Amino acid sequence: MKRNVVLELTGVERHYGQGDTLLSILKGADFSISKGETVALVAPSGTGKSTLLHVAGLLEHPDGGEVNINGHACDGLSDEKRTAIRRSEIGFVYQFHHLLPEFSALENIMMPQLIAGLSWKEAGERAGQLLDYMRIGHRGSHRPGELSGGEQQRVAIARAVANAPTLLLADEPTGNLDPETASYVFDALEALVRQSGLAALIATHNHELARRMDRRVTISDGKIVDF
Ligand SMILES: Nc1ncnc2c1ncn2[C@@H]1O[C@H](COP(=O)(O)OP(=O)(O)OP(=O)(O)O)[C@@H](O)[C@H]1O
Repeated sequence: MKRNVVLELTGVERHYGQGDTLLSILKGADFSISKGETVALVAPSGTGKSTLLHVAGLLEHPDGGEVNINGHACDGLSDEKRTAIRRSEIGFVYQFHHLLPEFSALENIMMPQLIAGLSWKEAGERAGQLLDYMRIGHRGSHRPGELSGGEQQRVAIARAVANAPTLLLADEPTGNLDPETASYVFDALEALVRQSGLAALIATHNHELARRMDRRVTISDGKIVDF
């Protein structure tokens, strides 16, 4: 494995259905991303962006090939070990924020850290720093329903990195926002990623945002290719 490689996919296959209805989405996909590298995943709807992110994020098993995260070959591992790697190494951001509506912004960001065993004080301090970094420190006590779409998404991004993961996987993180807010939220996401040295794989339909990443890849006939 190359030095500093955070995520490496080798010959990954993913199929849905069977027989006449078999749909091959990933057909021997190879991909790797190193520490500090940002990669945009730009591909037409239905080509397998979410599938790729789910397999890379250990949410789904590949039907063939290997997924390696920070030197761990993940496919033969128990579900418990996969969950442990997912919690410690991977942060997810989705198109919709999926924040817990009954908890404040601060508490939402604290949650993964509390699950990881940090004290209330430690989790609160880190969550507060992240809120400040995302320029919403004054909104910490507000519930998601009291925040704008852009603020909600900034909380979701802060939550994704709360446990200091090494890999950020984002599926259309600004897809639900108007262009101006999307640009603002993307600025915050990019600054956070670059400041923390994360490897980030970000699926987006927005070519302007994609151009700001170090590399751009697409999915073509079930394989991952740079463009
Ligand atoms: N669990 C499943 N069972 C059957 N087919 C599925 C399943 N999940 C995804 N698919 C199919 O696999 C293909 C790829 O889906 P995926 O969600 O990865 O695409 P995508 O590129 O992320 O699309 P979009 O940009 O519209 O979100 C689609 O044709 C989808 O219908």
